[in-house]
Amino acid sequence: MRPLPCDRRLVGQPAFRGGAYKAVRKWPFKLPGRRNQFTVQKSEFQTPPGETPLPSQSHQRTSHGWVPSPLKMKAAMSLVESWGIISVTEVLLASAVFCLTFMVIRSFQQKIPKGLKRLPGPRSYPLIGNVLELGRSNPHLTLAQMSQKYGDVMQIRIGTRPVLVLSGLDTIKQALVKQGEDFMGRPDLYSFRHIADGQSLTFSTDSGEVWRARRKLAQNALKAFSVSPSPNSSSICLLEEHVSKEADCLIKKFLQLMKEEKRFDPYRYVVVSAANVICAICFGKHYSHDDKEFLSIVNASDEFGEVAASGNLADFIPVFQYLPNRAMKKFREFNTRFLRLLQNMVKEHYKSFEKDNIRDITDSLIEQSQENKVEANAHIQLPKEKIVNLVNDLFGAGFDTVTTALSWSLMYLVTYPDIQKKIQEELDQTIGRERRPRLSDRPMLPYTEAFILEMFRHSTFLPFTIPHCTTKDTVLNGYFIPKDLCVFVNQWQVNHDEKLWKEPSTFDPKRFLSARGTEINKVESEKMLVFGVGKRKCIGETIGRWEVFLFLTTLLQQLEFSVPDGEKVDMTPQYGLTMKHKRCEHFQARQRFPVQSSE
Ligand code: HEM
Repeated sequence: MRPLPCDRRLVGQPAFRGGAYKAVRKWPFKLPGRRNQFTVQKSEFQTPPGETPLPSQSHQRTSHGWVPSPLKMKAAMSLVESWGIISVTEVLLASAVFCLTFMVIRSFQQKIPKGLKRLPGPRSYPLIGNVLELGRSNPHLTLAQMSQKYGDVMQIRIGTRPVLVLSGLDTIKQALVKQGEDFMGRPDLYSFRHIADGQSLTFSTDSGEVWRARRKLAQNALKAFSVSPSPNSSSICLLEEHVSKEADCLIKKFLQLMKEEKRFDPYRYVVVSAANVICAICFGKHYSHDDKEFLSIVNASDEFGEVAASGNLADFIPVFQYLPNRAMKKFREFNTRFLRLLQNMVKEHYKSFEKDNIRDITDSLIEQSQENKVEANAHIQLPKEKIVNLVNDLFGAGFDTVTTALSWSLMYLVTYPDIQKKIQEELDQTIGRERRPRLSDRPMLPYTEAFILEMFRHSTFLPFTIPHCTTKDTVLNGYFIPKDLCVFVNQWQVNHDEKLWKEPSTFDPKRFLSARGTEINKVESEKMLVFGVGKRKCIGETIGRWEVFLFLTTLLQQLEFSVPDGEKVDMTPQYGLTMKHKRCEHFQARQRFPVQSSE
């Protein structure tokens, strides 16, 4: 900050002394044609240690607190004038312009209908809004803190865009479930326009009839290819078959890495396994852990998450859309490459499509589109290119989330070895060593289930849902909320709310168990928010939960994970659409016993 010019005579003047304030003499310097002056830095007008700042006689009390009295102000103004820097007329003119601008801005502000309240929130700066307070590293924490001051419904500004921030489980359920239609839109964000050519089920602004029909198609296809019985194995459904196969490959890979390198970075391999499950469901395809093209797509998804996170400035300050933006360029390249890969795969499916042999989700979508099977919306067509976009949505949403859940689980397991041991004891007692875990084992493994719930709650690696948008003018908790307002739903705040959870920062799976510890406490588990709620709720929730359960139980039945003695893993989350932990390259796995599969 530049030092304030200050006449020697001002020091000691009551208007500047302000009672307990004192000015400190600094170096002298000369302004051309003016008297000797010396500078006083703003920060030097401090209350001397131990003293409370007191209003002096030179101040008077107003609705804005203590301000210099008009007489003293006049004296100070004439001094300012005597420096020849600005005249009183100029000061008055500047004040008039300021007041006029302020009044014009106020007149553009939304009129609030009678009886309703204006949204509360922090003051924001022109152009940048509240970006400085929010920061880029932990906006979910800052907003959780702000909600303590402004409440569950508040408005901030990111750049030039006003954003409604929702916190508190009851308020979020009221908005997204009870008033679901009003809050189900997606905002028109610059980065979202680049996903799937703006045709994404998840990110496009469409929330009308076409979106509803496509969501139904995707749900039908997911159900068919996760729950339907597996024709070739004893698994109860195709999902179980695919996950068991992938988990076995992962175990082999970890053991091979232990033999060759004595340590490994689990994320690098978990991501391929999770991507392979969704690939099998979508295209009936499997890739090896070393397939270069597959790896490049899978790894580029991290950058997707970073840009798609609500921190992309171009989404909120339009001028950034026209400036060079490296992250955005990579994001666009990734989307184009990903879409091209999917287009090729869908083309292959069209070539070999047989009505009587539906092999995977892509086939199911082709069949549904040809037969117009979306009952309630039979008139809505699903052309070929839209099928690619739907597969894109399922593939993208389906592997990054599951990978992140699994890698956080492994981090918690090595950080809390006692918890890992307890899960393994439960697995040994319930399943034993002779067979693989199955989905039907879930009710018999309450501690394992409680661990997964606590991993979701404690990490809340999706701190916000995907941004929503209001579809019409509405009212929430007595506040007027205009149409087309971007909405952030703070899931992290709910999962760490002291009103809902005892010691929320402690990692303790037992909080999700009934008093006897023999089953999951339903009331507690329903408070946890990680898949969103209401009309935009995740359509892969069942698949996601099942995958995490099957991967973890299969891995933990056979392997014990650790890090070398004395080493700790870094659990600091790195902000993104899905928050990741720092990669850890010194994981170790020890085989507990060889499983003789009876299947
Ligand atoms: C642990 C795993 C998962 C988590 C934590 C998760 C979480 C979420 C969240 C928070 C949303 C946004 C909800 C909102 O905007 O209000 C979402 C949307 C979505 N998820 Fe998931 N998800 C997971 C797995 C999956 C899987 C496996 C699939 C598909 C195979 C999937 C497909 C989708 C789709 C298509 C949407 C967009 C729905 C819409 O906009 O209408 N998710 N998910």
